[in-house]
Amino acid sequence: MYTHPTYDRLRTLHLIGMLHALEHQERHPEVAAMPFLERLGILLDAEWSLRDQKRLQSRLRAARLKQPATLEDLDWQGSRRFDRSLLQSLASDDWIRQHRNVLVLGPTGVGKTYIACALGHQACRDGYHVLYQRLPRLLSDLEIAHADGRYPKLLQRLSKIDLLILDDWGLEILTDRSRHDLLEILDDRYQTGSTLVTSQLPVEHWHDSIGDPTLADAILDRLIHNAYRLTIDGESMRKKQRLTPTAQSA
Ligand SMILES: Nc1ncnc2c1ncn2[C@@H]1O[C@H](COP(=O)(O)OP(=O)(O)OP(=O)(O)O)[C@@H](O)[C@H]1O
Repeated sequence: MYTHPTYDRLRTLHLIGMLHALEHQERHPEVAAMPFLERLGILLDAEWSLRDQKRLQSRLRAARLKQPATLEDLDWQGSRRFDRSLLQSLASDDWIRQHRNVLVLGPTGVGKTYIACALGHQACRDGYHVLYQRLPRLLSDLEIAHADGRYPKLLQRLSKIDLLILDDWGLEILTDRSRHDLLEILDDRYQTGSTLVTSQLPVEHWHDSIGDPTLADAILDRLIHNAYRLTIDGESMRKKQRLTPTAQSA
C-alpha cells in the first residue's frame, strides 16, 4: 500500500477510482513518460467509471428485479414467437423518454417476467429509476399503507419511478379500493413515467376483469393507448427447463 500524503488525500476525499488508477500507474514506470494531462485523464476516467458502476448497482438494488435477466442473455431460440424487431427497438430508451408504456402478453412460462426484467435492467443501465412489483403484492402493500398512514408517501414514491414494472396483471379479482389505487398510480404516471405490464390475460378481457366499467375506462385509457404490445406465443420455458439434463440434476 502506498503511503504518500497524496494517497491519503485521495482516500479521505473518497476518490477511490483515482487512487487505484494512481497505484496502477506507479507500478508501471513506463506511464511516467506519458504527458501529464494524459495521465490525469486516465485517473479521472477511472474515478468516473467506478462511480458510474456504483450508481448502476444502487439503481439495480432499488429496482428489485425478480430475475437477473439481461437482453444479452436472452435465449432467442426455441419455439417461442414474438416480434423480435419490436423487442430490439425497446432496447433503446426512446419509449421511456417519451413516457410510453409496454404490455408484455402471453401464456404462463413464456418469459414475460424475464423480458420485463431484462428491459428493467437495460433501463437501469441507461440511468433510469426502475421498480419491479407483482401487481397483487403492490395492491396488498397499498392496502396496508392505507391502514398505517404510509399511503401518500408510497404513492409519491411510485410517481417518481421512471419505469414501473407491474407483473402478473389480471391474476386476481380487484377490490373497489384496489381499483381506485390503480387509477391513482396510473394517473400520477400518465405522461410523466413509463409503466410496463405483464399479463397472461388478453387485453380484450382487461376491461371486464377490472370489474367496474367507469373505473376500467379511466384505468385503461391511461395505460393502453400509448402502449407497445409485445405478444409472446409458444411453450412454457419452465417445461423446457424441466426437460433439460441440468434442470433434472439440480
Ligand atoms: N428469454 C429467456 N432466456 C432465458 N431464460 C428465460 C427466458 N425467458 C424465460 N426464461 C426462464 O423461463 C422461466 C419462466 O419464465 P418467466 O417467469 O419469465 O415466465 P412468465 O411468462 O412470466 O410466466 P408466468 O406468466 O407464469 O409468470 C424462468 O425460469 C425464466 O428464467
